[in-house]
Formats: sequence, structure tokens, C-alpha cells
Amino acid sequence: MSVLEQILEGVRADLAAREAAVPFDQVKAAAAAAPPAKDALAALQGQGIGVIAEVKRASPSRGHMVDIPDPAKLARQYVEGGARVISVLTEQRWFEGSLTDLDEVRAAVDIPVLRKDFVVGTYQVHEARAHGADLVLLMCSVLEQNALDALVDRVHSLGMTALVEIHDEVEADMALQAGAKLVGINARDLKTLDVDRDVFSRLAPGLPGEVLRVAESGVRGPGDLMTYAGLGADAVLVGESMATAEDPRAAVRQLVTAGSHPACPKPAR
Ligand SMILES: O=C(O)c1ccccc1NCC(=O)[C@H](O)[C@H](O)COP(=O)(O)O
Repeated sequence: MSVLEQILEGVRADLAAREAAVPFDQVKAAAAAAPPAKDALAALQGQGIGVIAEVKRASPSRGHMVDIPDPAKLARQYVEGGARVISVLTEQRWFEGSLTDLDEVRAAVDIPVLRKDFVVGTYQVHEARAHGADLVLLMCSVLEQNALDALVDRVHSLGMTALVEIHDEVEADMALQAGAKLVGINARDLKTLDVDRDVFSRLAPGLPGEVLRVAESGVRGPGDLMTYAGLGADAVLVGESMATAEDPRAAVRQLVTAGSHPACPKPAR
């Protein structure tokens, strides 16, 4: 069984437990009662390359990386550094995340917040909204086309933005067919965990001009951001190198400064 299949097995088991504990109607009602979602596309369309900074303690490729006893504090540091969106991993078994992290980050910052998880059904989408998320990650690698279409519609109908993740040409077609407005091109192959930054240069030119492009994974510093900017990225999503930085505020600031420097290529929109 691949790591991705193992992750999904755990995600489905944990989801079944939550569904048994909290009925879907209750989650839907909580989502409907939540304050309106923030406009993530507007946030990412600002000047320069946007930085999406992630609250990430652990991963299948790295194991446990860092203790984050206070995700709200880390998120505030990211905001002070100039992040446009905060990504919160909520998967618990491999990433040590939780919906509590999402609650704490939501309460701490005013910028859009992404629920980063392995979403396989509508329950998780309403759950994300109920916990204050403004964006939801949907991964083409774990969804059939029909399911992706339905989940993109559901995310958008709740006022949130779907970040639709792709890693190859087939998934790019899936994302576009589903009506994605924000596409994340993940350099990490989730089956092998290898990071290949060339995936972005292969896939980004095939996306229509109006679709915002996020370069995901393997961004280790301003040099990577500048490279992705030159290839047409509107934003970079950065986990490990921000969450493990000695000074996360300064680490984000360094990226933001590079992304707004006159020498940094600007997105074409
Ligand atoms: O990070 C992993 O090892 C991983 C393995 C399997 C599925 C997903 C995985 N990561 C999720 C992500 O997409 C990253 O957290 C995100 O792109 C940030 O990556 P990085 O900056 O390299 O930490």
C-alpha cells in the first residue's frame, strides 16, 4: 500500500468516527451560522507573489519536524511577516494537525485560512466552513472527476475558494473541468514523495490565464520563489521551511520581500 493509500485509510476511519459523533445536519447548521468566508482570490491577486504559510508539524516525508504548542502564535507571526493566506494541516495521524489548530488559527488572524487535509466528501467541506476556513484543499490525486466536480461546487456554494491540487496533465484537465479558479501545482509526487520543481514549469503554461497558480512544496527560500515567479506563479505555499524557521516572521518576510522586489517577475494578471 502506498503512503497516500495509508493516509487515506486513516482519514476515512477518523472521518467515520466524527460522522458518528456529530451528525451531518449539525455540521451543516454550524457551517451556515459561521461568519462569511473571506475572499481568498482577492487576497492572492495583490501586488507581487503571494505567500501562503503553513502550520506544519510533521509529514510522511520528514516525520516529526517541530513542536508547535501555539499555532495561533505561529499564524500571527506569519501575518506579521506578510503572509496572504495561512494553511492549516488538519490531518492528525501523519501531520499531527487537528481541527482545534484550525479553530485557534481562525480566531487569531483576519486573513483567509486554508483547511489542508485529504478531503473525500461533503462532510469535511461543511466541517471546514464550520471551523472558519475560507479555502479548502481538494486533491485530484484522491478524487474521481464526479466527486471533484461536486466538491468544488460545494466549496464555492458555501462562499469558500477551492484550491484544487494537481501534479500531472490528467489532473490539470480534471481541475479545469471542475471549474477551479485557484490551482495548486504540487511539486511533490504523493505516491513516491519525491519533489520535482520542474512539474510547475510543465503544467502552469497549460492553465488558462484567469486561473491563479500556486506553487506547492519544496520552496526553501527566496531563490525558489523567484524561480516560480518567473514561471508564472501567483503564490507559493510553504510549509517546512516556514514552520521550522528559527524566526518564522523573518522567514516569511524574506519571501514576501523577494516576491515584491522590482526584479521579481510579476504575474501576468
Ligand atoms: O509533505 C509531505 O511529505 C506530504 C506527503 C504526502 C502527502 C502530502 C504531503 N504534504 C502536503 C503538502 O502539500 C505540503 O505540506 C505543502 O505543499 C508544503 O510543502 P513543504 O513546503 O515542502 O513543506
